[in-house]
Amino acid sequence: MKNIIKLFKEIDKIYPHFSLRIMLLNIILGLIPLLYIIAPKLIIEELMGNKRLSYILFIGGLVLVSDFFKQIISRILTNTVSLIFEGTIDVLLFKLSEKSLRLPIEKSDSKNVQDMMEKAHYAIFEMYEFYDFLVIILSATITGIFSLFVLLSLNPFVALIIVFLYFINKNIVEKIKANELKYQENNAPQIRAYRFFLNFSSDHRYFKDVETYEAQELVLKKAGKFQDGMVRTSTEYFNKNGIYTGIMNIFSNLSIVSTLIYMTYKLVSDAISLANFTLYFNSLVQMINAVNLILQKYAKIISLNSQLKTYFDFLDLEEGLLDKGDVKDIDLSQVKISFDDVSFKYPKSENYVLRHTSFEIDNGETVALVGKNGAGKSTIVKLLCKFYEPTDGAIYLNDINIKDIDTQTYYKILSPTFQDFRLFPFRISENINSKLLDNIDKNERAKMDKSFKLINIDKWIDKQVEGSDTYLTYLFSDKSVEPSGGIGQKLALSRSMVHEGKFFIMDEPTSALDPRSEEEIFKKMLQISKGQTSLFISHRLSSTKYADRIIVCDDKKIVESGSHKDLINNKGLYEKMFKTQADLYK
Ligand SMILES: Nc1ncnc2c1ncn2[C@@H]1O[C@H](COP(=O)(O)OP(=O)(O)OP(=O)(O)O)[C@@H](O)[C@H]1O
Repeated sequence: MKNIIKLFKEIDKIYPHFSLRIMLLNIILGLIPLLYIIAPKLIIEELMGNKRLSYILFIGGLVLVSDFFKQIISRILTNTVSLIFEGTIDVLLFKLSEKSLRLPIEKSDSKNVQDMMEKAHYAIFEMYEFYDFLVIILSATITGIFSLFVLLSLNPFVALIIVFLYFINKNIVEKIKANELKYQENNAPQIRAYRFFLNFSSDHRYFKDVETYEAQELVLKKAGKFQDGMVRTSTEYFNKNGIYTGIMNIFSNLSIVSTLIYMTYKLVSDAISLANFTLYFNSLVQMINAVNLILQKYAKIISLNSQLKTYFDFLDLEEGLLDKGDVKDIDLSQVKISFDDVSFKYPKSENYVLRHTSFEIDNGETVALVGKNGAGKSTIVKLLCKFYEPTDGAIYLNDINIKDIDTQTYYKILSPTFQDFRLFPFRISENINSKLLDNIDKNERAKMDKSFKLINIDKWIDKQVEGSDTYLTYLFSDKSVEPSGGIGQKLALSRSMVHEGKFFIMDEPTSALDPRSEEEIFKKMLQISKGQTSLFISHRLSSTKYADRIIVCDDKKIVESGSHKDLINNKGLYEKMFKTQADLYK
């Protein structure tokens, strides 16, 4: 129950005294049914004894008034709990998203962590079950205990029936629990797939390929297969649960019938009065119901407890590289980068992508990194961005191992543009400044406008409905623009310029641009980054030749380094690649 208690503490933090309020209301709800147990006995005794109408009316009235209050308290409890749970679910989901954003790519890339996240999501929505439990369990326990005492006063052997019922049902509950956990285990990958198909129809990134390659059938068939699998798992789960709870009910009814036979025998042989018979009978029914309810909910609670464990474990995941590093004070009058004997393989992969790679980028130097597809260029960028840690060796910024640098401080020093960059469906200005519109000040606007001019996108911006405050894509606004690939790339470059990091990293920054714009932007970027430490990756060797130095990556390591002229004279891989491209443009 550790995680359920933890959940209560979380809810208490959001809604103070939640647990106390729930307990009090539940105690009242548990006490009222006791009147239903005793009232018939009192009325029968009165009818057979003094026959005072006022007394009978008083007891009847008391039952009615209590029932009225029970309904009201029940409603209050249901409303309170459901409102509080709605709010709590939002907070818990937000925490989950926040955590997943803070996880380093190294972690969030792994299937295990993604499954954990799925299960954690599931646990939050399963809390509705818990809500049901909260409304029932405490009141059922109170009613159950009281009824048990009444029955024990009839005959202590009744306790044997209860013990018997408990042991039989305990085994069944274990089975329900195992069924529940198995269902939960199988569910995470299914929910992930479910989410994919749910979002698929509204994800415009797939539209073109689906249409042109007529992939509708493929997707629908895949979805159908997956749906069949989901239905099969759920049917198996619900069928088993139905059988188990059915068996539990049979045993409960058997206990009721056997006790009833015993009580009828006692009544017939005048060992108990009719009034006491009704008292015992009501107690029996109430108690068996309470035991069943508690046992059934118990299985659900055990399963929720283990689901919540995944939730809290997920929140406790070490944030890896983002957590590490406390060096904040760095002299940035110079920025020098060095890869020192770095070897790297992706987590869960056996193959090294880089082996014993060493190179330096001097302060103010512009280095172009070139190489064939899959040579490891983007991996070098990912390592420089601390998305992954080198398997061996180290990367230094001004002789400080980057893993020791506080990540937020480090990210202020970097100005990267990724090959697969993403712009948010927010306003252009919000994208460029990573700030809400209201928080962008005059200075920041001026810097942004300057970058638009430099990158030659200012005229395009002016043409948009709300200028630089126009929304990208129609997701949040009708007054929006869908940028072309090249415009998107220019916006991403503006973002990196406005960020003003001391170390520029550009992974294929001009791949979506037409050759003229590419040459123009490349020269501009070189001009902007002149005197700033920079690393460019590009397949267009006609552009990279302008860099101060070119390093060539092949077969998991750096094979050449030097100026364009040096490398051409070297007659190595670079010369071959350059010649091939030059021939193509002839
Ligand atoms: N997340 C990942 N997990 C496992 N292997 C990966 C991952 N990302 C890339 N790789 C592998 O690492 C190798 C280097 O990939 P990388 O993207 O760094 O090459 P690249 O030189 O940038 O290629 P390109 O010029 O095509 O962009 C490739 O073999 C690729 O399959």
